[in-house]
Amino acid sequence: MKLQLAIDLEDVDGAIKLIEKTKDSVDIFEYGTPLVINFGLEGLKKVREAFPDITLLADLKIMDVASYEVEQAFKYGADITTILAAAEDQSIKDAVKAAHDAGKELLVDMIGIHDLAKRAKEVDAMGADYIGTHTGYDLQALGETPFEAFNTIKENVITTKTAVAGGIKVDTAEKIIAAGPDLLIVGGGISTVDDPAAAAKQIKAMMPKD
Ligand SMILES: O=C(CO)[C@H](O)[C@H](O)COP(=O)(O)O
Repeated sequence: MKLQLAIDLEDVDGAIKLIEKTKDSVDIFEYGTPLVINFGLEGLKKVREAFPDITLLADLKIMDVASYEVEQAFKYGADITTILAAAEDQSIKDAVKAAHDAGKELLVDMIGIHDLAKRAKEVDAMGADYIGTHTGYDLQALGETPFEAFNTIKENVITTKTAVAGGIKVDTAEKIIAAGPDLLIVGGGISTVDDPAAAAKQIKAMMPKD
């Protein structure tokens, strides 16, 4: 099981400082969608230049023009990028091909999907590396969590690795780790606490080794 730190609420220098603090416990660093919007792929490039050896996911949440956007993420330094499960099947298939042609990986984000079982089965047949359960900030604000959705998605996926995100914190990590995701994504639960290094270390210590 891998730990991904989603960096959403920082500027590029803040992201670099957060990576520096947490890199002993984190497997994958996410250059989050707000950073993509605020600082573009040039910001991603700066993070890559600062840390040539980390695994970096660019959370582009692609919806269309899939091959091109996937290629751009990799050109600017990502190892993994994301497309929405709500995109057309053709876009997801194009994104998978573009990622694998580049020797990189793709995560399909299930945010906003209501028939989770049906779409999980469909996405599972498209060859992506990860399928991500995701309760976004706007539903977290209404008290929603990703736990139940994760179980539904996991039950309907055979070959694709599973990821889960959405408000996971030190005190809720154990419950979701027990459900067995391949990739646990934590943002604010690490980045907004007083001691991000300690939070990352605590969560990593709860996880089974790969
Ligand atoms: O993609 C995202 C928001 O759309 C976040 O990166 C993801 O939800 C993880 O962050 P948090 O743990 O703070 O919810």
